Amino acid sequence: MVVDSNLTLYSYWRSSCSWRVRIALNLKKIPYSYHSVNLLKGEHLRPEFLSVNPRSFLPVLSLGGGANLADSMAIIEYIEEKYPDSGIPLLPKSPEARAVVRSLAYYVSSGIQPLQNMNVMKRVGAGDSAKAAAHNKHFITIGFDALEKELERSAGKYAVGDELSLVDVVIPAQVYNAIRFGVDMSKYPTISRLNATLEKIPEFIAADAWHQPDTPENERRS
Ligand SMILES: O=C(O)/C=C\C(=O)CC(=O)CC(=O)O
Repeated sequence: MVVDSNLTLYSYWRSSCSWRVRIALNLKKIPYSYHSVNLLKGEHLRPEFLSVNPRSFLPVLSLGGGANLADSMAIIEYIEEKYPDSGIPLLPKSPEARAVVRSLAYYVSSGIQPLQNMNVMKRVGAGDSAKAAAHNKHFITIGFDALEKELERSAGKYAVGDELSLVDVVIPAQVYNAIRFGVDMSKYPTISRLNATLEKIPEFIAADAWHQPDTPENERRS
């Protein structure tokens, strides 16, 4: 199935929520245009972007014609519902299996990532970047302690069994942030093993932080 879409993704190379949407779009084989919003330059707080998303957060998926979706998990579930036959399914079929996948994926997207988001970091650190980084390390560690135990039980080749799912979509960016903020990843062999598998998959590589149009030159990978 070839999807003809008119989608624009407002994104920033290492925004973890943008990263997960990029993975999902690639796995679903949905083409999109990339509109970069530089968080470090505060472009998300400028009127041009606030008129697109009053929440000021990335990502936003613009559907064309003025409709903008502004929550990464809602965007991914929209793509899944809109294009069920394109690419791979991101949710399993049975309601029980779907709930398992959602509960693990939402644990990362709602239970870990928001606690270490840039706005929280700024408020907690109040100008002290080491303090902000320690805050992030603390909450990602607590989150990963539990996630590791859950994934020990659920994982096969991928996070839940042997098929890729929404859980795999949310893992790479959270691991990136864990490493960025000094979390000891040796405590998490299952998360690390899954991430090592995922980072070799072409759709994940094309979505990762190091291969985006706005990735800084010194961060780019071939
Ligand atoms: O330092 C920067 O480059 C600015 C922003 C980010 O990385 C994104 C975040 O902090 C939140 C997140 O994606 O989890």
